[in-house]
Amino acid sequence: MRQRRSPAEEEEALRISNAIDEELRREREAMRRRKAKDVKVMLLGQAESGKSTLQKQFQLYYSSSTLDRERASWRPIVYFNILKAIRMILEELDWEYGLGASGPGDPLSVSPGLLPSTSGTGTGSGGSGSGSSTHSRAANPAWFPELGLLRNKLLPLVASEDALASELSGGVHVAGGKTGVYVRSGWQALTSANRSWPLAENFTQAGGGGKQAQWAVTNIVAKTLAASMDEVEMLWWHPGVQSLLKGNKLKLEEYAAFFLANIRRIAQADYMPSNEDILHVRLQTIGVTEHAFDINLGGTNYNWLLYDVGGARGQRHAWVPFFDDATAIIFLAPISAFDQVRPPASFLTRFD
Ligand SMILES: Nc1nc2c(ncn2[C@@H]2O[C@H](COP(=O)(O)OP(=O)(O)OP(=O)(O)O)[C@@H](O)[C@H]2O)c(=O)[nH]1
Ligand SMILES: [Mg+2]
Repeated sequence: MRQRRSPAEEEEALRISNAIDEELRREREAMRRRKAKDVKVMLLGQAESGKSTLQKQFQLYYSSSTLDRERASWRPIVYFNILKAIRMILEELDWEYGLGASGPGDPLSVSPGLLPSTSGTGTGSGGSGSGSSTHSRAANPAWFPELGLLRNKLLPLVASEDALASELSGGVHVAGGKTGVYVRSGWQALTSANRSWPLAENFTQAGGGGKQAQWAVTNIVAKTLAASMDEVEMLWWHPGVQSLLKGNKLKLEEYAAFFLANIRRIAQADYMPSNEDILHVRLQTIGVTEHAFDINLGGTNYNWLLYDVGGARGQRHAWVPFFDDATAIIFLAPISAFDQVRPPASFLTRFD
């Protein structure tokens, strides 16, 4: 007759059995992968043509569990996109109407030196400079003081943009972050489908001591956003802002309208990005990133290796080595660009 095992022996036997099962599963997986064919697909196209967005759609369709693991990591990037959109709106208002009192310490980049003096700037003190441009600023409309108040209330939020970029870049200060150049060292390596996601860990362990401290700026931005969501909403739907958008004077990136219209949901304390949020996020790709998916087509298994490249001109040299053994290329052309007009004069003058 067999002797009964003690609870400790039972536990040990279960551990060994589970380890064997796991080893068998890994071997089966490796064998399946060896049998599967490699398909190397390159995503090419200009910057902001939607390469990374298409990659995320592949991930959502074929490997949604990995997107779930990453979900929390996208939260600070959504905040970062929102801060940039608000800053661009305020800068354009400053430029058009001399709304703010730009000067030392003001986080907005339209400094008095760049603003030409024009008549009708009223209370806006930003118009006292002697810039060489021919920009003539619009006269103060009736809602001028109202937008001025909103601007003042939103400045602390906008002022966090560079600090947030720096925190997301792993402590590396990103010079020129305000022009949209954004680098998160190691971000690309972390996005491969079979790696865990340290950022997500930080957020899922809310209140978990030391790790939370690393995300101090993100947490402050989340709180500031929650406290100023009314102002963000008022700014976005304000007739002064909407008329600049309609007149093509204010050109925002694709994500801005979506995130700003959803600010109430995003500003909640327990906010977790939805699939749609993740698809709307704009994060410039640096270098080339590889994403692996297992795809079954007509009963055959394929290992799809998707190469998402940086589309900006300075990034294109990195594409070359990947052409040699590429199975296919998906080239993206943004149809949203078909009716794009020249950048507004304010943009050209400021950044030329
Ligand atoms: N309306 C609309 N927006 C899109 C579509 N595809 C992408 N976008 C948006 O356009 C932007 C495209 O950004 P990315 O996908 O990061 O562009 P990218 O080609 O990877 O750019 P780089 O990494 O700089 O080369 C994102 O904000 C997306 O939300 C689309 O089909 N429709
Ligand atoms: Mg990209």
